[in-house]
Amino acid sequence: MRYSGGTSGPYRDPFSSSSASSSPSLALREPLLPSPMAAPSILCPRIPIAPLRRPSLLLPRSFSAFASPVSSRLPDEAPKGKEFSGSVGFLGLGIMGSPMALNLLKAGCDVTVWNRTKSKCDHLISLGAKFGSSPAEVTSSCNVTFAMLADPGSALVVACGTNGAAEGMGPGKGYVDVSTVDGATSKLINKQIKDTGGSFLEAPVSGSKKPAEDGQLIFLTAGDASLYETVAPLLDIMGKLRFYLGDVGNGAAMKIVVNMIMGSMMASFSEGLLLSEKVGLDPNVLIEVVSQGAISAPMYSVKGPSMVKAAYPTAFPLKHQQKDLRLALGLAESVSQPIPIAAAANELYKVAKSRGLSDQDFSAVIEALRTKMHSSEQ
Ligand SMILES: NC(=O)C1=CN([C@@H]2O[C@H](COP(=O)(O)OP(=O)(O)OC[C@H]3O[C@@H](n4cnc5c(N)ncnc54)[C@H](OP(=O)(O)O)[C@@H]3O)[C@@H](O)[C@H]2O)C=CC1
Ligand SMILES: O=CC(=O)O
Repeated sequence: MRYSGGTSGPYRDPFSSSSASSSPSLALREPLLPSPMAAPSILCPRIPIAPLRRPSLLLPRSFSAFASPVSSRLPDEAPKGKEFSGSVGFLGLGIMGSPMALNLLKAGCDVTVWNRTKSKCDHLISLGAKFGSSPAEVTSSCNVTFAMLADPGSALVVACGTNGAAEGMGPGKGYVDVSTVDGATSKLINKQIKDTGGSFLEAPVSGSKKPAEDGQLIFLTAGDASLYETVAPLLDIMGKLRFYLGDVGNGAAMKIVVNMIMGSMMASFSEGLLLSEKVGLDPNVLIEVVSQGAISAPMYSVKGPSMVKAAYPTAFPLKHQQKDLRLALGLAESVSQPIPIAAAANELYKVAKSRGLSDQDFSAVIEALRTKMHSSEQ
């Protein structure tokens, strides 16, 4: 594993939130005939309103001590400052996809968007984005296409279904899936894209709604090294850091491990808040104590106060956090690694989902415990 390029600015809190369909059906396709693209050589100039141009940050050499043995291909550091020439597609305009596509647009890129629920494209179209009526139409008209979908099922159907992205791919084109999915799904998409002669990069992101708005995401990429270099300027518009981790599957695995840790941290924090309250302490003081010490994490100080008020404005939907824990359990199972803490946390998120909290922020997991504590009192 090697850190490859990237830019950075002052740390910003990732957790605060500011603030008719044309869906392909899942029918995996045989390899498609290559469809060479017309590559308009359009520079993607940066315009002043973009929140960009951060000083570059190179991690210290010692960082490579964490290099993973699975990392095989190490691309040259993508040149900084090099602009991307070409058109950019964006599939999936949810909480994350909308601000990511908006940042590309603000930076002057030629952007074509598609979303299953078409109305979510309207704002970007009003700001100058083009509209593609299907994922295939977007990929056939763009040099590179990003996809930010909910889960493995939607990532697969959008990439490989009827009228899916693969149908518009061909030699010289790139497909970058930034959704959080498991490695097996990513490898399936990689194969479908590669069979068309196109290139594939998985690039899930760490960071939530606010970092997406601020262009402060962290990309965990793996796959085609030359595509990584090609899209590096675009990643730098949307993010502050990027890692290249080698073969397809490694980016997915890294993202799943990170979110496994996050899901357990939030579950444990929820227990702490409720226990402090039960024994007569002020949970707001607990948040302050935690925030000042060695276990401090931005997530606690940002989400804690609203959790105390039982408010969960959605930045990272709870259903997606539970999906990530489910994927972590699958990943751990594949290598016979016990993850009992994450398994217990997963149960809690499942309870929260069953209480109708799927679309709330994942901090609403505390409600599952509140209910448990109330029922044990009866
Ligand atoms: N929110 C966050 O803080 C972060 C999320 N992520 C990950 O990013 C991904 C997207 O998250 P987020 O934007 O929050 O999620 P949202 O739920 O806001 O958006 C999901 C997107 O997927 C689309 N979609 C869902 N099902 C289908 C389908 N069957 N066919 C076509 N499109 C579909 C939705 O379309 P439609 O509008 O029609 O429903 C929407 O565009 C997830 O994998 C998540 O785990 C990663 C980092 C942070
Ligand atoms: O996937 C969620 C995040 O905050 O990162």
